[in-house]
Amino acid sequence: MVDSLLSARGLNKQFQSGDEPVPVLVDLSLHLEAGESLALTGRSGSGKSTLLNILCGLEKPDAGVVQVLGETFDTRSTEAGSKADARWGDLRRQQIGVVFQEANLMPALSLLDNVRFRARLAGQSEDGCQDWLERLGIGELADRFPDQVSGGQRQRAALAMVFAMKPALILADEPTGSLDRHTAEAVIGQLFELQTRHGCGLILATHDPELASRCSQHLDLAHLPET
Ligand SMILES: Nc1ncnc2c1ncn2[C@@H]1O[C@H](COP(=O)(O)OP(=O)(O)OP(=O)(O)O)[C@@H](O)[C@H]1O
Repeated sequence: MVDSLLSARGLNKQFQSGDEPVPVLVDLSLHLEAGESLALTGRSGSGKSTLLNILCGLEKPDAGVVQVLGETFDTRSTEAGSKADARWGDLRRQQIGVVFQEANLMPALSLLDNVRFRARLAGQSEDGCQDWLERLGIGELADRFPDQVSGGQRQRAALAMVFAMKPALILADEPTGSLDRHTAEAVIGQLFELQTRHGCGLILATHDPELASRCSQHLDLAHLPET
């Protein structure tokens, strides 16, 4: 049997606010095949970032199972946490490209070297790295360091890093949040083009209904209790 790209079942997550438990995800399940895209929507605080963090191993659910790219992570497993962390680390290095609201660039490297570093880490060629920066409209900033460019330019560099690693799955948390409408449309165009061309999976957290409508699936977290 061929595994699906990503499957999550029965995810539960709550945080504490003082003595009060704050439920964020309640018995949540989702399924994504290669080549599919999923829009995650819901009001601010509904759990979109928490879910993305769980789907790439940066946050642990209180209960539930995540199966991704042939690996299974089950909260009922007796596997040592450090082993599971190592498996998640390998997936994020090689196969899961993550774009967060805060671009996670290395401050001591130029934008181009950040993209090259990411490509190398994923075992990909560095040849197309400058090209990715060009396609995202920041080619002329390749030699600048992250603190010498704007937040939106950093966000585009973070996308270039993900494109250069040619991941099987992209998780993007409001990837155009700091961009003007025109630039955002160009960047989203690149994201969907890459997703179609490489047949990778894409999960996109967004507040933009138009953007959500372009995805093949839609999961709205708005029904969860107000926190
Ligand atoms: N480490 C944490 N400790 C306690 N509460 C947390 C923690 N991380 C998130 N939360 C809470 O969990 C809820 C979900 O947060 P999350 O960031 O997932 O929402 P979101 O839907 O991504 O919001 P936004 O659209 O504003 O980015 C919020 O109420 C938030 O305050």
